[in-house]
Amino acid sequence: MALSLAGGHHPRRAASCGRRSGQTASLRAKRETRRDDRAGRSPLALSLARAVVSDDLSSFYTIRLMQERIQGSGADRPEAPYLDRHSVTRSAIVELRLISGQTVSFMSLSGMTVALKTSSSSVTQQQWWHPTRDQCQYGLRKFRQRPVLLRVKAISGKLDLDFSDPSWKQKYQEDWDRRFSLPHITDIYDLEPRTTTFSLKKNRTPLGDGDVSSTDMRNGYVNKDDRALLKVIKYASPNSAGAECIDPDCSWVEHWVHRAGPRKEIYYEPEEVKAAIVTCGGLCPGLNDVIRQIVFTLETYGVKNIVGIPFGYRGFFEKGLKEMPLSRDVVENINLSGGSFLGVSRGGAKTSEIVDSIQARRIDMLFVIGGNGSHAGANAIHEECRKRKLKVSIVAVPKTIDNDILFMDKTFGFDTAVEEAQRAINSAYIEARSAYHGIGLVKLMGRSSGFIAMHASLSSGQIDVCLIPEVSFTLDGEHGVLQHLEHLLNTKGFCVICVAEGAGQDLLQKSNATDASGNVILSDFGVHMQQKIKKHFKDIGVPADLKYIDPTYMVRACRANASDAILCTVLGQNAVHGAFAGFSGITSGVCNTHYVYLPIPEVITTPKHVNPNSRMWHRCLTSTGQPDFH
Ligand SMILES: Nc1ncnc2c1ncn2[C@@H]1O[C@H](COP(=O)(O)OP(=O)(O)OP(=O)(O)O)[C@@H](O)[C@H]1O
Ligand SMILES: O=P(O)(O)OC[C@H]1O[C@](O)(CO)[C@@H](O)[C@@H]1O
Ligand SMILES: [Mg+2]
Repeated sequence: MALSLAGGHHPRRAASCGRRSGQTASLRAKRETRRDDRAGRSPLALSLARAVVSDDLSSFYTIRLMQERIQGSGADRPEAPYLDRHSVTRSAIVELRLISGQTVSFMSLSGMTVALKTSSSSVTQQQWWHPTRDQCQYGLRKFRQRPVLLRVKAISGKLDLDFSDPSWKQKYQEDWDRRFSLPHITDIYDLEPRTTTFSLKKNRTPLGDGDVSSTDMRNGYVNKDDRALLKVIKYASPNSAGAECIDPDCSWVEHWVHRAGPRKEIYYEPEEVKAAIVTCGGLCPGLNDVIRQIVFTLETYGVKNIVGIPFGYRGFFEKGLKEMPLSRDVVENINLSGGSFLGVSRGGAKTSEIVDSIQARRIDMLFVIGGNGSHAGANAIHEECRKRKLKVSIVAVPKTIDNDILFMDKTFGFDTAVEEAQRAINSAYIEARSAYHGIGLVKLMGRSSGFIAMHASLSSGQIDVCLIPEVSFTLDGEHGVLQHLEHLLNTKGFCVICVAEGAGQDLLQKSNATDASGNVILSDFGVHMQQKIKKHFKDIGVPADLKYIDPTYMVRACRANASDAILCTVLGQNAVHGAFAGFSGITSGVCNTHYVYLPIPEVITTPKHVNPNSRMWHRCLTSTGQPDFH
């Protein structure tokens, strides 16, 4: 159901925008400076813009453009009222075809400018043009015409690096910094920050008046320029285990990302904020811990209006689903049980309806706790809010027992899932060991990534064969898994196998069915394996006592363990700090042991997979002693 729009900004938000009028003089001064900047714009930016032009069109966006006619040039020039460096998300360059047939390419550069390249029948020579952010946002009103809808083709933002160019590293670094810069509400609003209301002072013995630096230390503020290093290994050769090299020499290139935590300056008035929390996708241990910490932290800032959206994105538009008021009292004990206090759901996400609902409910901050799909949804909501120029921060917290989110050391719930999974493995082991020719078979979750299976195999130490989606294998034949099981029964008398649900899909019939969110419904490899093992040993006339255990839902419905509870606490708190710092379209994670913020598009380009050349997979093979099944 589409909720009616309140029309533009709601009164409270309008009031905060109204601060802009008080800043007219400073704004005008800023605009003047930008105009000067434009006149003498950097040749580096220009050449970078040209260098990354490519024909590799990959995905589509629809963007509304305003056209304007620049006096004196005689050419139709496009103008994008809400475009900024983050509107084009992952794409470095976007090509637009205007209805008139004019072709426009624009590219987001580090900094605020968007480079536009125009060509049309009336302009024979292509030109790069760097409008200021204000022009991108507001346009030259005098010339503004009716908006036109355009199909936009996004071109892959991957840099085509020439390693013989001495400045390739600098270009790579600049591109990295651009990709990992965080969208901020000041990209679309000219707002001045205020001093934060986040203070832990009340909980501590004061160290003495006037000692500002020690007060800051006690509150743990993070400087906006703090960064964490994402990668710490310098691979000497591309043949090193798990090597991720950029150039053939495996040169050292630094990958910095934004450090998470409370800032001294914030962009929202806590008293005026309405914050909402939503949990989407499948269950995961720790969901309640994250909800609880978000509520606690919001209250520490002074937010009084906090609500939970029931049953995932569905709660935004499904009739009869009412938002749930949240407070410290309400969420105090929710971490004591698994599941989601708010409920979860798959499917049904219609971005524009969700944003209609956000507007109608006057939500200023939305915290989305979910996996890859929920993050894609959160980013779409963030972009739609920008198009509508809403001052709303959308901050995600990655949730998946599969641990398949890029860059993250681990996602919350994964550790607990592994711990629970190894309990199931232990039962399978005891059953198998206690039976004559016992075979234990355990199926674990992991749609496209085998992290749970690999880690549970490693932690239990009881697995003889671990099968994951990332590593292909054969079941039949001389080098197949079944032959190896025969060998294990002959030599040690029993065996235990662990399979990830996404393993061996190439050996099964594809169903083409999808769930409500569009995720492919996998064929059941656990059951297939069970049948194959039974048939094999029956056919060869060897007795085998197979016990099949499928603990998949037990593993994810439980309460978070100690390690995950701490991770949830930090991620939940950092999500709130990120929103108050004015970021939107970001996610909160732990990378290389440090807590960081990352722009959502970067973490969802693909699911993270087990690298078969990684040391961890090699350790798993060493532990199980399994051969290659080829
Ligand atoms: N590309 C997308 N754009 C917008 N919304 C999406 C997209 N993909 C999924 N969603 C929405 O996000 C929500 C959660 O997606 P999904 O069911 O895939 O779970 P998830 O967040 O990936 O978690 P899990 O790890 O449990 O699969 C659903 O409501 C779905 O409709
Ligand atoms: O049965 P559901 O709720 O669709 O969830 C199953 C999926 O959820 C996951 O646990 C991810 O959250 C996958 O491993 C699994 O395929
Ligand atoms: Mg998903």
